Amino acid sequence: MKIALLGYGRMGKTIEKIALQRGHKIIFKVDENTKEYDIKTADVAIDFSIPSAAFNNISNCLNNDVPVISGTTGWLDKYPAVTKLCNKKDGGFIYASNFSLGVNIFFELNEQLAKMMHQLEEYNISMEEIHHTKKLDAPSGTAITLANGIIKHTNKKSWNLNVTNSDSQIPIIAKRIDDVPGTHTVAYNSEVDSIEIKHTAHNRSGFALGAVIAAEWLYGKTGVFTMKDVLGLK
Ligand SMILES: NC(=O)C1=CN([C@@H]2O[C@H](COP(=O)(O)OP(=O)(O)OC[C@H]3O[C@@H](n4cnc5c(N)ncnc54)[C@H](OP(=O)(O)O)[C@@H]3O)[C@@H](O)[C@H]2O)C=CC1
Ligand SMILES: O=C(O)C1=N[C@H](C(=O)O)C[C@H](O)C1
Repeated sequence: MKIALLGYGRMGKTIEKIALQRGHKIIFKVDENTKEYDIKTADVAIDFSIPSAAFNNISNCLNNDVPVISGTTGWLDKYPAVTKLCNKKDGGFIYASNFSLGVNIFFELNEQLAKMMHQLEEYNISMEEIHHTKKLDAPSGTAITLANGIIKHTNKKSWNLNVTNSDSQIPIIAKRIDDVPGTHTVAYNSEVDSIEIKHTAHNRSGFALGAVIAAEWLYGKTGVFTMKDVLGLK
C-alpha cells in the first residue's frame, strides 16, 4: 500500500520502519512545517500527530476519500463529528487510544475484572498511567479507555485526574518520567489486600505494528471501526 504518514515524530518514525518491513511504501511524511501535500495519492493515511492537528488531518483524508487510521490522543471531543463525516462520505476510519495487541487484551481483562469487582464495596478502585515527559495530554487516551471500560460495568460515573478517591469517580494519577513509552495500572485496594493489573510497554514497536495492521485491515472497507473489529474481539 502507498501510506501517508501524518505526523513524523516518535511514532511516525517507528511506523515507517514497520511499514517498510511489511512491504509498504511511505509516499510522504507530514510534520508541523509541511505546507502542501496531495493526500489523494495515498491508499491509506496514518495519523500520529498532535491533539490540535488530528481533526483537520482526519477530515482532510475523509473529504478526499482516503481511509485513515488515527492514534493521536487528546482530540476526542470531535470524535462524533468525524463519525458523521465518515458516514456521509462513505469513508473508512479507525481510532484507537492504543493500537498494541497487548493493551487491547488488557482492555478486555480490565472489563472482565470490573464486572467481577463491582459488587465488592470493600475495594476502592484507582488507576495510574506513566509516560515520557514530552507527552502533551493527560490522562493518556489509554487510561481514558480503561476508565470507560470500568464505568460500563460499575456504578462509577466518570474519572478524575490526580484527585483522590470519591464514590462516583475513578481517580487517575498521571506521572511523567524520562522516556517511559507507556505503563498503565488498574488497582483495587481494600483494608486487607490489593489486586492490580498492569500493562508495561517496553518500546513503541507494539503500538506501531498494531497501527500498520489496522491500516492493512481497513484498506478496501468503509465504516467507522475500532481495534475490536480489527482483532476480532467483538
Ligand atoms: N494510539 C496509540 O497506540 C498511540 C498513540 N500515541 C499518540 O500519538 C501521538 C503522537 O505521538 P508521538 O509520535 O510520540 O509524538 P511526537 O511529538 O514525537 O510527534 C508528533 C508529530 O506530529 C507532527 N505535527 C505537528 N503538527 C502537525 C500537523 N498539523 N499535521 C501533521 N503532523 C503534525 C510533529 O511535527 P514537528 O516535529 O514538526 O512538530 C511531529 O512530527 C500522540 O497524541 C500520542 O499520545 C502514541 C503512541 C501510541
Ligand atoms: O503519548 C504516548 O506516548 C502514548 N500515548 C497513547 C495514550 O495516550 O494512551 C498510547 C501510549 O500509552 C503511548
